[in-house]
Amino acid sequence: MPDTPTAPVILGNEPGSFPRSVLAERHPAIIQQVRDAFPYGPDQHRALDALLKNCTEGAIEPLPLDAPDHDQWAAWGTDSYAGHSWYDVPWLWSESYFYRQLLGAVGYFGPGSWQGIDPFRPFKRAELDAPETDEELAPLDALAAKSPEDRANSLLHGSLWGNRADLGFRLSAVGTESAAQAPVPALVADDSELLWSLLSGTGATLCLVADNAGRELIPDLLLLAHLLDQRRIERAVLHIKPHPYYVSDATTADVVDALHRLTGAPGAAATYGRTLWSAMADGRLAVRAHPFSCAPLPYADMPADLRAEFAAATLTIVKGDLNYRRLVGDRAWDPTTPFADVTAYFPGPVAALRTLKSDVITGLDARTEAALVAAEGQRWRTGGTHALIQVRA
Ligand SMILES: O=P(O)(O)OC[C@H]1O[C@](O)(CO)[C@@H](O)[C@@H]1O
Repeated sequence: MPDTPTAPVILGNEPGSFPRSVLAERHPAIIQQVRDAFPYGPDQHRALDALLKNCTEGAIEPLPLDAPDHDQWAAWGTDSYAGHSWYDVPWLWSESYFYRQLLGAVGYFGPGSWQGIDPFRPFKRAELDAPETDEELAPLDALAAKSPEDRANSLLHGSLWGNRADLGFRLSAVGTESAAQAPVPALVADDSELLWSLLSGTGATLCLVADNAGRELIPDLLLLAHLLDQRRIERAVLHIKPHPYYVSDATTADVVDALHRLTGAPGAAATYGRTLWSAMADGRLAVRAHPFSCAPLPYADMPADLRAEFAAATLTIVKGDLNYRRLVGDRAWDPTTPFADVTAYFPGPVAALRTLKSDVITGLDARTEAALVAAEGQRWRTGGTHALIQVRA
């Protein structure tokens, strides 16, 4: 980004800031929710007590030497940050490490009988099984009568707004302002025409870097099903997380749950589900769980194999707030910094579909920013009531 002045990396230590509240309030609330959701034994309760104390008052500790990802995390930053307060290191890093430590506390990485048990699964399942999910699937029947373009646009917006509230957001009751109360513009940037133009050729491969499971993953999958069915893309690669992360982030198990939910639903939803099921079987839809998907680092630092995958794609769609922070760098950018400049390093065309749930923002025009500030002060940045579709071709 030669011509783009850089901006300070966001830390968690500014009093009264949103990042600080996530570290000081949201993380303890998440520990409590997880503790209440499982009949954990004394070892796990002790480990959760220790994590609670450490992440709010203590200093960062490296992973145990025998942890399977000890070396990985040493390279990702524990070597540099051990001994520092959680608040004084990049917020992206400390948040990510919190989830790693939470999994460690409940025995996710084993050995032992809790190995591989997703501590967020009850919340994800409850969302997937909720009647609201059926309500969101029902309009697919009426959508069948629309043109393929109208369907594509509706499903794109379904995927975008599916990101409205991740479970971490809801569990800690921050940002509960409803979208209906949002002042205009709800969509602060809309490059959807450019996005569709990138998928107008033949033989396209679309990478979709997923975010949350449940009511976000379902519309992501519906979008992929439609694009595959219409031959708007030949192949889709769905990037999910190799292990549970940020409460509701999608893993392979969540993809399987979502596909069961779709194929078992009434009406058109089941047809989408079957399209996806057979696309998985013949390789037109692949699922990838790259370790870097759970890295505490910006995508600018991605490893060569992942870079090559994105370089080979016709378009990569990056979903959600956290992925946006990683895509543009978790920095206090001037909101009018061009999106194309901060994503210039990305190895191929890239689109961000995100509802706004943290301070980072780029690519706004000055008028939009001024209108948002006039209406809401700075609340529009974190309330989850605004969204964007930004594309760099
Ligand atoms: O699920 P999403 O859209 O990535 O949102 C997660 C976001 O929630 C937070 O945990 C708090 O807003 C952010 O750190 C993160 O960016």
